[in-house]
Parts: sequence; structure tokens; C-alpha cells
Amino acid sequence: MLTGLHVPLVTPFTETGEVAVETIDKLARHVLDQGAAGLVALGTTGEVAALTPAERARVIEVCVRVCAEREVPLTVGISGNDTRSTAVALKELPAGVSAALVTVPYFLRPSERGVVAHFEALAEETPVPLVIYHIPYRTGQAVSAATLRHLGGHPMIAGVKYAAGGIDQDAVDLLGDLPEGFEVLGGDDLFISPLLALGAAGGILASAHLATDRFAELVAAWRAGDVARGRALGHQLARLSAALFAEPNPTVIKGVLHAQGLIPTPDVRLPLLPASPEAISQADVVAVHPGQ
Ligand SMILES: O=C(O)C1=N[C@H](C(=O)O)C[C@H](O)C1
Repeated sequence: MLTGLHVPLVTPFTETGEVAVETIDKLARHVLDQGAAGLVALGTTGEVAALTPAERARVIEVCVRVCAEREVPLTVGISGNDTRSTAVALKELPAGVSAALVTVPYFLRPSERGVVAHFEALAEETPVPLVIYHIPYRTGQAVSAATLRHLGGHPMIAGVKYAAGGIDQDAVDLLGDLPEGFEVLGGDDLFISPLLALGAAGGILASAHLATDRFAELVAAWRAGDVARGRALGHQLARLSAALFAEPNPTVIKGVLHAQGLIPTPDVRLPLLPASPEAISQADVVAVHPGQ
């Protein structure tokens, strides 16, 4: 389940500010047609914090339908920094969800022992396998390779979305000795190629809304041991990711998707502000002419 390219969908908005439900359906089918192995709903890229509970439910509903039809996994993002309410959110996931992407408790900085206790408690109650979202520059909480390896031994903890802001020693340690049945998915778009070279099974990559087929090929090339292809594509796609992350995610991605006619507006919800026209046109150029 946790291999290949998974696209964390943006949440497009209509001219009047509602969630553009039909566009989510189209976008989901588009990235799957282009080679994505699965979808992620309600990630950071989906502006989950700015959606109402009813909007979140609607987004999940559309994604469940498309993923069921295509027989691909759907992972749903769950963020929270309190164990009890996170467990409730997991139990409320509807049928058809394959896994939950659960953020390391943020802001509180509970200690690594607290992180272990949190995930072990969730793993005992969750109806679907968990993917730990390790992103210390957003959560403020360090998690070592040893801790991830320990958690990865639990049968309900299927993997980690690894986004440490680069290739750090823990990434090298972890990928050198993975627990059975536990996978690493890259979550830092710019560093996906080196992480795949180290043995990551795939990635959850917002950049892959664009050039989805090339991102899927990047994952396949590294997994097949095609170093020359993996390296060449990796350099090309890193330029695209850099352009798409020139301003806060997902503002530039939405700007480019809108410019390409794939979503009705480039709108984001506060506190995000729309990307600048310069950032959008620069990323659009790189997306269309990847070699330049
Ligand atoms: O929503 C996600 O999942 C992702 N979010 C990251 C971010 O916004 O920093 C980027 C990554 O591509 C996936």
C-alpha cells in the first residue's frame, strides 16, 4: 500500500469561495491517470486547517469514491496534538479510507517518550494503519530514527512521511535498518530523489500535481535501480519543486493549476495569501519546460 507516488490534493475553491467538489473529482482522476499510486486527502496542501468539518467530510467522500473506483489507496490527514481527540478523529473515519497520516503532536513538544506513548495509544485504537507525519520544522518535536524504528514495529504503524527539511543522519540510519512492513515515504519535495536513492518506497508530494507522470517515473526509476534515469529526473524535478515552493504551499501550485485551467480559481484561505504573479509564471514555465 505504501509505495509509489501519492498526491496530497489541493482543495480548490469556486468563485464564491465554496469547496469546488467536482473539480476535486476531476483532479483526483487526472493525477491517477498520470501515474499516481494513491491520493492523500486533507494534508497541509489541502488547507485542512481552513476547512469546516462539513467541508472536510465532503472532500473525503469524493476521494473515497474515486479511490474505490480506481482501486488505489486513500490516505487521510489527521492533525491534532492531543491523543484523545486524535483517537476520536481516527474512529470517525468513514469506510473506504486505507490509512491515516497522523502528525507528530505539534507545538506542545511532549518529548520523544510522549510521542511514543501517543502513537502507541493511537495504534491500539485506530481502525486503519497509521502513517506518522514527521515534520520537525513544523511540529517543533524531534523524533529520532530509533524512535521511528521502535514505533514501526507496531503492526498498525505502516510507515512514516519523512520531512525533516533535508537528508539528515536519522534518515540515513532509519533507511539503513527498517522494521519489517514499515515504509518511508518522502515528504520534502526538494529532497525526494536522494531519499529514494537511500531506499524510500515513494513519496507524498504536493509538487506532483504538476508533472505527475515524471514524478511517478522518478519513483519507479529509483525503485528499479535505474540510477542514471533517477538522477536526471531528480535534478529536473527538484527545479520544479523549488519553483512551486517559492512561496507558502499550496499557493503557487494553485496558481499554476489555475493558469493551466485545472481548477476554477487560484484562491486560498487566510492566513495564506495568493502567490505572486511572478512566482506563478516562473513555476508554470518550469513545469512546461522542465529541462530549463
Ligand atoms: O500536504 C502534504 O501532504 C504535503 N505538504 C507539504 C507542505 O505543505 O509542506 C509538502 C509535501 O509535498 C506534502
